[in-house]
Amino acid sequence: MSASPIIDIRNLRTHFHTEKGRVTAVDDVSFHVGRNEVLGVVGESGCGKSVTSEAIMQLLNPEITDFEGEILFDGENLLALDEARLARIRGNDISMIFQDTTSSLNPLYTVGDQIIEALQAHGRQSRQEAARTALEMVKATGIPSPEKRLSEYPHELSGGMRQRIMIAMALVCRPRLLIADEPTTALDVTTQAQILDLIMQMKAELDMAVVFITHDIGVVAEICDRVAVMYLGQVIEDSTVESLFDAPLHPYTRGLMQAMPTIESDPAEDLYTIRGRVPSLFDVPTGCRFAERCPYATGKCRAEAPTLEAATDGHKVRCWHWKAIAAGEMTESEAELQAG
Ligand SMILES: Nc1ncnc2c1ncn2[C@@H]1O[C@H](COP(=O)(O)OP(=O)(O)OP(=O)(O)O)[C@@H](O)[C@H]1O
Repeated sequence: MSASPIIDIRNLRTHFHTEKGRVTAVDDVSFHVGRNEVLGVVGESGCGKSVTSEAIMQLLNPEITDFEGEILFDGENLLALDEARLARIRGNDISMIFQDTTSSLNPLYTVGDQIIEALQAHGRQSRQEAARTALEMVKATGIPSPEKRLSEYPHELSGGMRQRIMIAMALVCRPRLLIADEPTTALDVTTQAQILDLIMQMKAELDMAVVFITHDIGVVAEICDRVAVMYLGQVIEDSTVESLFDAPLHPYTRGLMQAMPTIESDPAEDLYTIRGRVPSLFDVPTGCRFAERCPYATGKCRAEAPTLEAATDGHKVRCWHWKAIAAGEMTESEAELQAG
């Protein structure tokens, strides 16, 4: 990684004021992404992946949201900027793509008009120049008959094509950071692979960094350089992809990997699932947040919250027993005995 990261999140906390009281959806999250790097943020539904990315983009309703910490984008704290400055950064320097294209594409305008509009909102191009750039960008996404597509409305396109158009729109201003929030989840396997290829190709062409949010740890292995695994609002493991797949240290990460289908998986057999459910934000456990689902949990885990500690160079983990588990000194049954 280069010396200064493009984005450096430091001790981010995101609180929501709800009718039932205050909840902390993101609780002391720190990670950074180097220029040109692809960081995967992975975890089950509700662990705070989207809230983290919406905090970076400052898309959360300020009337019900409070932040603590810092989100440094190229050294500038996004949490301290006024709306005018943020509006310039969004789309221009940081862009986001989502699973659901309906939130990005307006059904009432042609695809071409929308890409031209995105360009003109941020640059000083004439309409003619913007139209040329839009066409180049759509061509770059590999859509067949790009000229024809530009004159079509979103509903005239397939899901995969809409996703390509959303990517073209997000990247047309050549941002330095792309946040991709589950962009392939709703697509069939073949289209999914094509969209991942496209994101990686665009990343190389535009020389940008990517934060790739997913619940699918298999996707992380394919495209990411580093990965932050989140659980109930916290990062519980942070590592290079090689180190994570060589030796996952947190029992939750090990569970996610066991639950991942492989080529050898027999579709007739049920895949492994992590027992239990993610606790509610209104009922965050006192000790380790994963303890009640963890096969290795002991009394200490239920009583005291572990911190994120450096296990090896560049590999951090939030678990009291990672060393004993990694060394094979602690089996699941022993943990049950110790707990008992
Ligand atoms: N506006 C809000 N008010 C209260 N709680 C919220 C709000 N937005 C999100 N949350 C809560 O914050 C937690 C984290 O949500 P988030 O959407 O970031 O999870 P996620 O990991 O992205 O899950 P998914 O994969 O389902 O999108 C959830 O418990 C969610 O209910």
